[in-house]
Amino acid sequence: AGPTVVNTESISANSADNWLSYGKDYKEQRYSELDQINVDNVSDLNLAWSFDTDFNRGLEATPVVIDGVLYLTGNWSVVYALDAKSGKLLWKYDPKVPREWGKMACCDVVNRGVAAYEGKIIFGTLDARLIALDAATGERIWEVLTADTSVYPYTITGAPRVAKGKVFIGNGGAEYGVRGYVSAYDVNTGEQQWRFYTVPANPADGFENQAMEAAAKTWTGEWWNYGGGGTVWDAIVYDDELDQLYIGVGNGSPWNAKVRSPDGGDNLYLSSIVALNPDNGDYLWHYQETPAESWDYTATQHIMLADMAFDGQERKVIWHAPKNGFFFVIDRTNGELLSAEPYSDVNWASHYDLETGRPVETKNARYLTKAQMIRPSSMGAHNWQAMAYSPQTGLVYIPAINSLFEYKSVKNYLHEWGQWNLGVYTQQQSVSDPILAQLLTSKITQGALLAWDPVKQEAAWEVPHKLTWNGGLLATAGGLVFQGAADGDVLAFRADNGEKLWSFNANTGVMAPPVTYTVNGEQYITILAGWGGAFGLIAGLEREVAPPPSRVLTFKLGGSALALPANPLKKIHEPPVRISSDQNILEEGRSLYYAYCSACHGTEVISNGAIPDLRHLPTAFHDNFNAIVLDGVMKKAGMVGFSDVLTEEQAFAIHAYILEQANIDRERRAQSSWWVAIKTWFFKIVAAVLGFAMTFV
Ligand SMILES: O=C(O)c1cc(C(=O)O)c2c(n1)C(=O)C(=O)c1cc(C(=O)O)[nH]c1-2
Ligand SMILES: [Ca+2]
Repeated sequence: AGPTVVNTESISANSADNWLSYGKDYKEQRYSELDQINVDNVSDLNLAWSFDTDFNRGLEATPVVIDGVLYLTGNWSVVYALDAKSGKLLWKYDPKVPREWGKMACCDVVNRGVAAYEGKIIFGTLDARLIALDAATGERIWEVLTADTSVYPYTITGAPRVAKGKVFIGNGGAEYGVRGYVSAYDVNTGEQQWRFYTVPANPADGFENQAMEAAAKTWTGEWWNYGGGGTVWDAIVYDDELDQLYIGVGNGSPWNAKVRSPDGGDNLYLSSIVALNPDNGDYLWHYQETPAESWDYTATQHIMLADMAFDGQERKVIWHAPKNGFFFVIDRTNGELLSAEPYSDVNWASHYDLETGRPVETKNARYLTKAQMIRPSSMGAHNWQAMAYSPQTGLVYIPAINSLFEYKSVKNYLHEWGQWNLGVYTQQQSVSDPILAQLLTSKITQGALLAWDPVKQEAAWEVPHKLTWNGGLLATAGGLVFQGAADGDVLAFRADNGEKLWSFNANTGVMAPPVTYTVNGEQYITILAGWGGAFGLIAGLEREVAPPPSRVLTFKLGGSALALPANPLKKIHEPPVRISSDQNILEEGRSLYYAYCSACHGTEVISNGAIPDLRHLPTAFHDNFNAIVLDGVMKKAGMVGFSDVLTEEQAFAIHAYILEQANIDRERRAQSSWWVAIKTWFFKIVAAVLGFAMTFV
């Protein structure tokens, strides 16, 4: 056979030897017919090669594989083309994203991958450009700016999709205040073909189309001043049977519906799946999963297409496990809700009314008068980590999360350009001891590999993981399911019962979904290993070693590459003494830290190690605190200044809080080891009791 041409027909045909598009084929089932690696021999699977990327932040990409070449994206939207057999770098393209823009990404400087079409490799950049490269050489063919980033701080982290000569791309930014949309571009020229906004603008300026006019009736107040949200930051799926394009629409901006749309309304098309005509972007139908979304419950999660029997009838359906914790079966011919059942612990809604298609909310879901503990958290019961489906078992595999979050309305909402604008406090109740805090986090948020039966709408089995934020999935005809885990293990399970058959330690948390393909008839598995993303940044985990470079790992039967090198111990600088013991100042510092710093530098000032841990920086950082934090002298390294939103007094309060945490950490490290051991045992019991109590929330 000659070289593979990637186009609508070949993506539909879905050859087992290649991995031609993000979700493998247009159904995005992430199932491979390859069975050389199978339940009987997977114990012989070993590393064939590894490739270090240039950075150590989170990796989320699904590589596209064409005739033995891997095309993938790393941090800062850098594209790599690698020989799939040897791991040799064929070319690299760096779009030179300004590091200052990293701050506009809510959830790390990540990218979920490229699209391939007729000799081109197309990808989005963090600063909202769409670029097409020559697949053979990595030379740029065209580049367009997909968003006016001077109006709203847009970012792109998602992989584009291609069909019928068009590239489809959305963007992110609904934590900051943007107006979401998806656009189509000509794959040969980069010329814009159409754009569909997901939320209406100010009605006084007129409507782009009837869908916007209809949507505007479901909003109140002056939402356009805040953008409204509804970003299409992940799932965009072309249905080659029905010739429709489905987009998963994100959360409201700000999160708090009461701030955004004070007199109520469903706020279409937030948290909805919307079907569009791929040729012109015309609205076809929608189904809103979370009306008046108020918890960052995006519907952007993986949209999987399937055919299934429902009530004795063959139906074309969408399977969807969005953040809100319910597994949806939706008729994809018209958007009718067929079924919705909880796949995780949920307390914001009791069930869905199938007559109306609407959730029945619980009385405390809306945190109107006081703070409420809500399940799932803003992290979702499932996030961007891809699911997989095996026709052998009939099961959908979900990288599931069980978690809760305390939602509390901000007192006086103030919209600040380029900052997180949630209308909800991000800080949670403080736990005085860092050991207890870490133990509690692991008790109240958990991750699992969940095998879900979409026909019975119930769990078939579940394998708990050690940590919360685990990787996307791959199912194969070898009877296997592959997954990377937050603790660094790459794992293979039996697809029928979840028995663990194989594991490999990657020395860093793994989030990206694996792919499989052949080169010269031999089957390979590739997965990207690099810790970060939303939870990977926010939930700092104390670790003694520095994070390694984020890597591409490729496995084959009998692979013989050396094990990965151990990482160097982390250098810890002793902090200067505290600068304040005034409880009011420390409280203010904590609250400001959570508003402006924690999304990158981590909860309780514990970072993930790839972003500087502010407790362990050299004295020069503390001596130049205002120059860095207010004036932005380190902006070229990604640390922008905050003088537009913080006063010197406020910066002092943040500094005081950081030094408080740094000195608590120093004192803890100075404690004798037997005392720490006793305390840890005691806290384990406390955490277990509190964790158990929390399961009743
Ligand atoms: O509302 C948005 O525009 C938006 C964008 C993104 C993104 O682009 O990565 C995420 C989210 N929201 C989000 O809510 C979320 O949980 C999330 C996790 C991640 C990640 O890469 O780990 N991105 C995003
Ligand atoms: Ca969001």
